[in-house]
Amino acid sequence: MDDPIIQMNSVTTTYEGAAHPVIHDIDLAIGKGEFVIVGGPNGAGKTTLLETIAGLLPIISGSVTVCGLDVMKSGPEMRKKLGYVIQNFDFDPYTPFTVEEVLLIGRYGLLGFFRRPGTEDFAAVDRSLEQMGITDLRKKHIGKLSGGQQQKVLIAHNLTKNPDVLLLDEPFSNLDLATREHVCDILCDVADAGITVVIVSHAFDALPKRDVRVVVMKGGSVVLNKIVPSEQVQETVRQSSEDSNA
Ligand SMILES: Nc1ncnc2c1ncn2[C@@H]1O[C@H](COP(=O)(O)OP(=O)(O)OP(=O)(O)O)[C@@H](O)[C@H]1O
Repeated sequence: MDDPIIQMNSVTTTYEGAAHPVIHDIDLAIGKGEFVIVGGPNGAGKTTLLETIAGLLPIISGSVTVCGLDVMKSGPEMRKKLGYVIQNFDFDPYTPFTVEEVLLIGRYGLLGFFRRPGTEDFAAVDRSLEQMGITDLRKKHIGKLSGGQQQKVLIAHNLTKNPDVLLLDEPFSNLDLATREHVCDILCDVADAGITVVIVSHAFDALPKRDVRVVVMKGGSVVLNKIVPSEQVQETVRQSSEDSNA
């Protein structure tokens, strides 16, 4: 692939104190504006793959670049180009931030901590709220929202950064089927706009409205990596996860 936005070459990573590497020898190239589903059974290494791309884990061997930046050498610069929606994040009911404030915090990396938000920052917040269909939640306290609403706010928070790459770990886990379809449509639009979207989902059941790169993991390795048309995505994820369980 010419000029991939995410490039992994023979990557092996581990967690501190873990007896063995958790993902092994991963080669992966993902292009600008691709929509990627990473599937596979529990414990396969999907979250570890995202954390490795985000530069959060020590790489034992190999190399990872995002937007041409080595994630180990240029972590802070690289992370300005990256949005990361982590798995199962649950806000305390008394978290003292409104939705608007949570989204503005998404701009702080760009603002610098001491600059007051300006028109452009509020415009980015407006856009993200609108994109996620949650403009009505703007003044609500984040901790008082439902799990699904909080999930949408976290995606919106990451979109306000205008990232080049958006990583999402099980973003559908708190959502009912209609909302999963809706969020999947939004994320397809995000990818169509040129942002590379990588979603970890162990039971992906929405219907994306575009071609998708399906990556299936098992035991820390990639066992399938191919681009499939929309209507084959669910079956491909299910089938290869089952095959790899056999
Ligand atoms: N912080 C950690 N320290 C040590 N080992 C870990 C840590 N986090 C995960 N692991 C191990 O790494 C392996 C892969 O875990 P990972 O969370 O990447 O899998 P997953 O495919 O995302 O699973 P799930 O679908 O259950 O979220 C598992 O064997 C797990 O026990």
